[in-house]
Amino acid sequence: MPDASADLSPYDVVLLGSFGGPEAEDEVMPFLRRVTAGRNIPDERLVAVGEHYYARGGRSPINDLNRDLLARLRAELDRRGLDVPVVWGNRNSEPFFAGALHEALDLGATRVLALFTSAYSCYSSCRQYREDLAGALEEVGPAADGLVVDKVRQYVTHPGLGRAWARAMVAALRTLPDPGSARLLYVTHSVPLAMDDTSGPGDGEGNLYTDQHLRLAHRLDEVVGAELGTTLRGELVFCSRSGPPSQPWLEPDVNDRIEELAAEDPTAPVVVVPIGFVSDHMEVVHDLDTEAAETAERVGVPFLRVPTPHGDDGFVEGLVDLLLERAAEARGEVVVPDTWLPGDVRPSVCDPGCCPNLRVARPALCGRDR
Ligand SMILES: CC1=C(CCC(=O)O)c2cc3nc(cc4[nH]c(cc5[nH]c(cc1n2)c(C)c5CCC(=O)O)c(CCC(=O)O)c4C)C(CCC(=O)O)=C3C
Ligand SMILES: [Fe+2]
Repeated sequence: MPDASADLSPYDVVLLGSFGGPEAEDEVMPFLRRVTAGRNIPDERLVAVGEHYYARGGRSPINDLNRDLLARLRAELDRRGLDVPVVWGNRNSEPFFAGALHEALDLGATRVLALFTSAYSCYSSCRQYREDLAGALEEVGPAADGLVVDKVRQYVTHPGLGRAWARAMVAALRTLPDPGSARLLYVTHSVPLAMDDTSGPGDGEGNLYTDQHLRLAHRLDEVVGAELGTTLRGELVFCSRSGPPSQPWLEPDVNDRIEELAAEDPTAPVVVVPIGFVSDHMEVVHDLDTEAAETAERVGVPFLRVPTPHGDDGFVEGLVDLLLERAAEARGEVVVPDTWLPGDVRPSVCDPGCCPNLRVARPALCGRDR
């Protein structure tokens, strides 16, 4: 049933933007070199991460997951009578952002609305996407003159995401004989401390990346605990640390924490909730389902990993709600952002200097400082 109030104008094309990943063995090293160019990542780390990909025939799950997300977004847009085309582009692998912008222009785009598969605020999760979009627009050249690209706000606070996590947690915890005995580890991607310290509006507050995760984690404790009739108190831990050993990154590592918890009580199950990720890409299937699961097995503690929101229809509905919210804002309507968490909701037009690039100044789209 088409929703009469559904209107994505002034946007004429939606761009699903993601990280990208290799799909064949010979794409692994070029992908890794692209991701780490100029970022001072030791060669040993690249070789080790390459092995995670080769163990799966050189194919990351991420692109197939995004093809699926694209189809599910299409179906949800159609259900609401929204016929706007959706194109897909990645930062680090085919189809690249520039190709997606070409495709949008061929479809007659004048104003594109970007939606990233990354819900949080920090340089890696937000500004780097905006910079790469600016680079892609530059690459397209004069054909893109006058093309406007906006983005949806970082959506960690949106109920579509939060409720999907809550549903998945309730279902997973109900499989345990005593859900209240679970040791909950909310997991996200580690980043350099300097990146977390500078994440946020750029007024010196910082630490928005960890703060957003902690707020979601506390809310999930409450909502899921209430649903199950128990008290939950999870903690935030990190995976996928990269960079040289001399550079401090967010800790504790999920594996170290599993070892400590097993030493405290080997009978209490460890339940891993990868709130930093919306789908089961390499960090989830390797760093958690393989590595962290092996750590748990080695120290003899029961291990459960909660599914990511990707497969949850409410999550996809929430993404379409976010597109509609952004379109209403662009039309100048008064918009009250739908939020599930106390505290700050990020603006859809980023602040000057927010989540800064600490290496080189690069132009970025979707911000007030464009
Ligand atoms: C915050 C964050 C997210 C979440 C936000 C988002 O989703 O964007 C994320 C996602 C992802 N990261 C991914 C892959 C990689 N990340 C790397 C390296 C790094 N990630 C960083 C941060 C993040 N990364 C950082 C600070 C580095 C160090 C280099 C640098 O400063 O930029 C490296 C290099 C090797 C290594 O050292 O691990 C790889 C291969 C994939 C694809 C997985 C697949 O193939 O399925 C995805 C979704
Ligand atoms: Fe990463």
